[in-house]
Amino acid sequence: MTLDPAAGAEAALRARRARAEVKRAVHARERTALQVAEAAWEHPGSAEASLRVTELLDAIPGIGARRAERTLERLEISPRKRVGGLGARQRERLREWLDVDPAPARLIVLAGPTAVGKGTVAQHVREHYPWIRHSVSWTTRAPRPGEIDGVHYRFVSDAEFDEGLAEDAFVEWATVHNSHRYGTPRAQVQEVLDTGDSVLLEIDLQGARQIRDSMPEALLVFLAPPSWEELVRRLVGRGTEDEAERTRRLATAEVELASQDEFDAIVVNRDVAEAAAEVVGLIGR
Ligand SMILES: Nc1ncnc2c1ncn2[C@@H]1O[C@H](COP(=O)(O)OP(=O)(O)OP(=O)(O)O)[C@@H](O)[C@H]1O
Ligand SMILES: Nc1nc2c(ncn2[C@@H]2O[C@H](COP(=O)(O)O)[C@@H](O)[C@H]2O)c(=O)[nH]1
Repeated sequence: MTLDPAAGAEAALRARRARAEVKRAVHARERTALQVAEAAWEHPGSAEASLRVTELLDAIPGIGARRAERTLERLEISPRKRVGGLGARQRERLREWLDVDPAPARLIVLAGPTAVGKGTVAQHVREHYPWIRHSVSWTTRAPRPGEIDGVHYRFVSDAEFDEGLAEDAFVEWATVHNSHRYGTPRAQVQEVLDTGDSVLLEIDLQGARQIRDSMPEALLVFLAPPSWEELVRRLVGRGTEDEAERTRRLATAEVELASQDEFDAIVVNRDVAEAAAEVVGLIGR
């Protein structure tokens, strides 16, 4: 067999150009990364198959190199692997991830009346959609039994909260239910968005409005109860507030329920897993 170096170089150039075209099409949203991966697995000799997985993920708009790197780690796929060279289990994991997750990083606001289940749904998202990050708010209220400082909230004194305000440390903050102050730390949210990950904020209506004004690209989701009676049942059933506090919270809830139209989407929390899947499904659509 005679080797023709010129022909070899030309073939390599053609292959490089074909790969660049695939990446361009993904970046321009003309093709989804999932379509490219499926084509790679169907046509082993194609440009799609010879693309490295890192190149495929990097081409997804808004994904960011660090998120791509972390995703491959989580999927247990070496960044050097070519898409066509993945094993069956790796293909399955990548297919599943590409099917739900290649959306660009977004700030997602989950708001809604007291006891509708924001915390419960957010916790479900934490456990089942680990690529979505969460911010830890500051609050001046006291911890409930079982709540851990730095995990559920950063529990601070009034003086510490005032210091945060003086330093412009919050992307939004509010006095909620006319009692305690709560705020979302700006640095934490920015840090997550810079890495290319989406971040979910579970905040009240006043905070959601501030985010809408300062970050119009955020996705505002209103979590609604199936009925008023069910909301009251959940609040009473949770058993963490006394009668006076429940009355205060239900008064705020009436105002919050009237604000639903200000949101990009309304998700009714009948079932926690379904509501969480619906929230996650809204990202990037
Ligand atoms: N889909 C659901 N069906 C039945 N109960 C639910 C559902 N979602 C949440 N709950 C229950 O409702 C109660 C209130 O939920 P949760 O504390 O998550 O509400 P919240 O919106 O975060 O409240 P708050 O704003 O007052 O902090 C909890 O006891 C929780 O277990
Ligand atoms: N505006 C903000 N609201 C927040 C923040 N963190 C939590 N919250 C909301 O406060 C109420 C009460 O919470 P609870 O834990 O005391 O029951 C609830 O509606 C939360 O969503 C925040 O950083 N900013």
